Amino acid sequence: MELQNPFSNIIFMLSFLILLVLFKIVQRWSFNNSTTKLPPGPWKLPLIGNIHQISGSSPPHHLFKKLAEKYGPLMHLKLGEVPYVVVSSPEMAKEIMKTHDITFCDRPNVLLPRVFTYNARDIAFSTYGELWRQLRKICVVELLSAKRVQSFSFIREEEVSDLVKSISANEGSIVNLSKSIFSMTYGIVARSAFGKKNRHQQLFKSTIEEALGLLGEICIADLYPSIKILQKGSRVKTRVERLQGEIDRIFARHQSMIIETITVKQARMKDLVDVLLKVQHENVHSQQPLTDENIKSVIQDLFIAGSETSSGIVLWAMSEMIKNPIVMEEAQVEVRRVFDKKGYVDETELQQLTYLKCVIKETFRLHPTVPLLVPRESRERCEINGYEIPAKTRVAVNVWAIGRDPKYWVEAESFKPERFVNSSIDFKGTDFELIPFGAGRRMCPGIAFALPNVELPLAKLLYHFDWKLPNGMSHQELDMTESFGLTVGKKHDVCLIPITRRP
Ligand code: HEM
Repeated sequence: MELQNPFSNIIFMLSFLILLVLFKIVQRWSFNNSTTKLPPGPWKLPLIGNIHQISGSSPPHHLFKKLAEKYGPLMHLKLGEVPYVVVSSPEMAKEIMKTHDITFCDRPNVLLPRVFTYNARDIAFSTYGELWRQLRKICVVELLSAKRVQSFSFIREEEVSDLVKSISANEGSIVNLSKSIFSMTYGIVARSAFGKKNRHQQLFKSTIEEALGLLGEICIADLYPSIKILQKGSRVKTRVERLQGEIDRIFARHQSMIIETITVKQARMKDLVDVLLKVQHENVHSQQPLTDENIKSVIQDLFIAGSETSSGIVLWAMSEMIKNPIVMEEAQVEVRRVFDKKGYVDETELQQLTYLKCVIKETFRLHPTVPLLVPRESRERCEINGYEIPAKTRVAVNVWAIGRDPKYWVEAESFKPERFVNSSIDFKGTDFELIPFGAGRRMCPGIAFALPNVELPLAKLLYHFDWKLPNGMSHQELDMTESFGLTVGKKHDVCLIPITRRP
């Protein structure tokens, strides 16, 4: 009988294990190369994926644009554990937001917005489903309809006139337009939401401002969702929770005032909170009654989505006009021609300001205030251009890059409002080369509310004043650096000297 080498069993076992591991590697490799063909993208490092390529001093939409120039308009990235697709052409944007809109109409479950919106009980961050459908319908039909927006015109006119008065009072000296424009836009949203000015509004404003800063931060917990401890231990989360507590207290005080008013006056509709309370009252027996959390988070959405976005566009438009004095002059000539007979600017004739509308479109093209749109997430596996996009992939649409692509725009980096004269391109979500409000099911429902908040202040600023840069600065020297957060504005405040031309 032959004696067996005691190591032969071990050698056999080891060889078997090595073969098994090799087989698994080959199997995975061939699987990746046959059925799973992800869109191209830069090399990924273990654990961090592509984080190192997008962390730097430039804002993410700039870095994504550079990478897309190398890897194409449908680019795959991995940030930590999370798969991302970055879209950088009108054709690919159309695939995502039109052809496959139903697949990409979810929002990812991200930590800070979730905490701030009572576990995504709002419109902007809620997942696609019954709650979102109900809130979106209320928003479109009740809160932001053309009729409702029209009913707030007196608020806009008062707030913008107050702005003009305060600028006139400082004629000849430096005015910080950034501060004044933000506070005016905020005033319009606040009065539309809560009715008359009240003492809680200032508190609400500073809370929302702080929240906007925090919500724009990249949260490490969102890049490693499987490591639950990161979610629990996040310091930013604790700060957002504190802010949410403050907002709760403000609403509690405000709501008791509203409920009193409703019972006393038999609910004559005035402001957006009233409208939501009325819908809540009427839907009390429906399958999905509106909760107090829904009301609070919808109002927060309107503040967050409606204040910095619109004021940002006014400031970018003013800055571009300062940099391009011929454009400024043409816009002023138009506004003064239309309103000189009346002697003041109001909303009734804004439609006639066709050149100003081109200035605004051009501003949206070069400076979309939400440059990557609000992130979306795929609900199921999907194939685009022969590439596979697995379920639960986050999608960023780089509207900023699309607006500056020389393939679609002549002299893409120059501010030329004339390009829109006699052009049918609009930002209503059907021309995918210009989509600052997004497109498809998740498109911004606030356009009708936003536009007069941009057009009226611009028209009044151009009608009443000429504008000079301070300290002998030339218009080429005006700084155009971007800030980056939830929305993209100007990093440095716009400070100008007004000279009254029409008192
Ligand atoms: C210049 C002004 C504005 C810009 C550039 C803007 C842009 C956007 C963008 C890019 C989105 C995401 C769209 C997508 O995912 O495809 C969005 C969503 C949204 N916006 Fe606006 N917005 C503006 C003003 C407003 C205003 C004034 C309101 C309301 C008062 C508003 C309310 C909303 C809401 C509720 C959503 C979430 C929609 C959903 O997820 O279904 N926005 N906005």
